[in-house]
Amino acid sequence: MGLESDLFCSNLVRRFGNHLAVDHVSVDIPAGTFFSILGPSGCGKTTLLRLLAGFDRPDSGDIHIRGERMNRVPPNRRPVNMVFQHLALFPTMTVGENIGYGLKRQKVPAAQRRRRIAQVLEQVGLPGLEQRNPQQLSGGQRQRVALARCLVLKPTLLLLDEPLGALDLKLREQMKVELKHLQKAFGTTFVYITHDQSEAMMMSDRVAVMRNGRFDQVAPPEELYREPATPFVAGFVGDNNRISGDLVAIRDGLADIRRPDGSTVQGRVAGELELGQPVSLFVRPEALVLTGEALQTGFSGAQARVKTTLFDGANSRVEADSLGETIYARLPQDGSAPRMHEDGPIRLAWDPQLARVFAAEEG
Ligand SMILES: Nc1ncnc2c1ncn2[C@@H]1O[C@H](COP(=O)(O)OP(=O)(O)OP(=O)(O)O)[C@@H](O)[C@H]1O
Repeated sequence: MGLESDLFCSNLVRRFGNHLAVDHVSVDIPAGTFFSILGPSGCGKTTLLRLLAGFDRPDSGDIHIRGERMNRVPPNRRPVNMVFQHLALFPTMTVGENIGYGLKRQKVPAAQRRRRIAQVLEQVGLPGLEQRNPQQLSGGQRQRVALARCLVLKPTLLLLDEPLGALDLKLREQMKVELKHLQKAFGTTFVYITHDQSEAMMMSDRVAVMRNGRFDQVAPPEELYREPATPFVAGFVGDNNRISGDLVAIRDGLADIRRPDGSTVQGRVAGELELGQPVSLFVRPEALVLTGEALQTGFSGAQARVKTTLFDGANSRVEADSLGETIYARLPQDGSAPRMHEDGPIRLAWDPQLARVFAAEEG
């Protein structure tokens, strides 16, 4: 356990019948971290969060919060608060009463309550709104009141269960940035669960990618993006293309892969590989260069057919087909892309150092 550890879990297990919903999860989260748990539906995120909050008990393993073992501590005695997707502000109470509710239960005197409510409203950018009703606020403002209601209690950990899930797209984009700023301003450790990789990547200091009850990788967002530890992480975090084939050679850390038509492509070896085995090469859309014909020295390339172009300003892409595999490439808007028409041939090239090769997985 690190000295400044706010949350330390070792070998946490939660079973439902034969199913391991949380499968030997260990993690050490330093104080002040924005930590996200990212994974597809059903991977065990909510189950894990409920163990941390104390709503549920692990079958084995330990939970320590700031050095204290929590396994037998009931939820209301843990230094933890939780924000849910459906905010559940009390509709008949004012904003001030909503925020003061927990303080009142802790028997904080009225004058001190008023001061702390005013202070936290100021901190979340809603000064002076104590007397409003929650119905008189916008969705984003209600979200900030819900956060203020937790943060005013100064928890060691704030657990957030997909809190942006119910908001419309534009507000969600805005709240991502706000949440990140608020977390830094308060310095509270956030444990945030989501299935939305862009939320996790944009806000977090560290992200755990969860699958089937386990953490595949725990790393800062950039590292997940650049050095995925598993093919699942490579496919789940950020847009990625997958090209399949058999491994025919490894030289200087680069793998040669033979595709079904006999052509070969190259990428950097990213896992344990054996010659002859089926492998997947992952290469990101922005690493692909569209070329007319000649390849740059040292580049790898694949022949493809244009399916369609998808214009979206700076994020414009071309969708292509290469031996039945769909590949997306960034489409530069500076006039450097070759002319292309639907069903026309195109050559996709990349620096093999930017591609990652893993043993093929099912699915
Ligand atoms: N009380 C329970 N009894 C039996 N099985 C459960 C129970 N709670 C969860 N599960 C199972 O455990 C697995 C993990 O569920 P969990 O709700 O933690 O996933 P999740 O990652 O939060 O998914 P989502 O993003 O859809 O909320 C699922 O297969 C789920 O069906």
